[in-house]
Amino acid sequence: MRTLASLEDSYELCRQVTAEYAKTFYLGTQLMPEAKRRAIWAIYVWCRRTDELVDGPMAATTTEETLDRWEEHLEALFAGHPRDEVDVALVDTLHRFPLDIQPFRDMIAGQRMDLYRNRYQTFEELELYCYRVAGTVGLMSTAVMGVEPPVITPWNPNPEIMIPNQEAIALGIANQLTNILRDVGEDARRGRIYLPLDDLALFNYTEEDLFKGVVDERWQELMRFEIQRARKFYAEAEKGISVLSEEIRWPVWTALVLYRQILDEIERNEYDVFSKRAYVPKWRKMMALPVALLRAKVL
Ligand SMILES: CC(C)=CCC/C(C)=C/CC/C(C)=C/CC/C(C)=C/[C@@H]1[C@@H](COP(=O)(O)OP(=O)(O)O)[C@]1(C)CC/C=C(\C)CC/C=C(\C)CCC=C(C)C
Ligand SMILES: [Mn+2]
Repeated sequence: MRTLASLEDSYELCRQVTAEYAKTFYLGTQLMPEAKRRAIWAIYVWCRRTDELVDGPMAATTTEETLDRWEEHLEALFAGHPRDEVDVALVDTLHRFPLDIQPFRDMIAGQRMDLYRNRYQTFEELELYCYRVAGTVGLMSTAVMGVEPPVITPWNPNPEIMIPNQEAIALGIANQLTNILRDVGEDARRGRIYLPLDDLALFNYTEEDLFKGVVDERWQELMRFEIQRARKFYAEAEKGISVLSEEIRWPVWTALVLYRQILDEIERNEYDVFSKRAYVPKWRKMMALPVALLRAKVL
C-alpha cells in the first residue's frame, strides 16, 4: 500500500489547517506541550472536516448517506486504518491518548441535526445539539490534555482521579452558544434560527422580527437572557479547569477567556448582531493572556 504521508508531514498539515482556520484555538495549543498540541491539531482537523460536511462549501451535496460514509471512515480510523494524509496523524493520536469513539459519533449526530433541522422549540433541544457539535470537542480535548495527578496521603492512599467531563462539555456548550449568538444574522440569512422559539415568545419577539433584524427593547432583553445563560456554562467550565494538568490550564483558560470575550463585544454592540459581527480586537485578546495565566497559576 502506498504511504499516504509521513507522520511528521501529517501533523504539519494538521498544524497548518489549525493555524489557518482557528486562530484562537491555535494560540491556545501553542502554550501546550508538543505531544498534546499535535494531538489537538489532529482532532481539530477531524472536527473541521466533520463540520464542513454540513457547514462548508460542499454542504449542498451532503446527504444522510454522506454522513453514513463519514461514520464508516471514522470506524476505519479507530481500527487503525488511515485513508488520507491527515488521517495518519489522527490514527497516531488515537494510539497515544485514551480517546473514545462515542464523542466523535455524537458530533456526526449533531451534524445530522443540521441536515434536517433549522428550528429549536426548547432550550433542552438546543442543548442536545450544542452537546453534540461542541460538548463532544470538550470530551475529546480533555482525553488528550489529562488531569493533575491527585495528592496521595497516608489517610487517602488511593485518591479518586476526577475527570472533569461535565465541565469540559460545559465549555463546549458555552462556546457553541456564543457562536450561535454571534451568528444570529448570518444563520437567519440561511433560514436557520438556533435560538429556542420558546425564548423568542417569552419576550414577544417573533421569527419575522428576527428575519427583519429588528433590534428593540424586546430583542435586547432576549439577548441579555441568552448571554446570561451562556455565561453560566462558562462558570460551570471554570470549575473543571483547576484539575487539569498544570501546563494545560493556561491554554484552556486562554481559549475560555478569548471565546467569552465575544459576549462582551455583543454587549458593546448593544446586541445588534444583524449589522455588526461581534469581533474581539487583537489588543483585547492580548490583554486576556496574562489574565488567563494568572487564573491558571493561582486558581
Ligand atoms: C485549546 C483547545 C484544547 C481547543 C480545542 C480545539 C478543538 C479540537 C476545536 C474543534 C473545533 C471544531 C472545528 C469543532 C467542529 C464543530 C464546531 C465548528 C464547533 C464549534 C466551534 C467553533 O469553531 P469556530 O470558532 O471555528 O467556528 P466559526 O467557524 O468561527 O463559526 C465550536 C464553537 C465548538 C468549540 C468547542 C471547543 C473548542 C471545546 C472546548 C473545550 C475544551 C478545550 C475542554 C476544556 C476542559 C475543561 C475541563 C473546561
Ligand atoms: Mn457548523
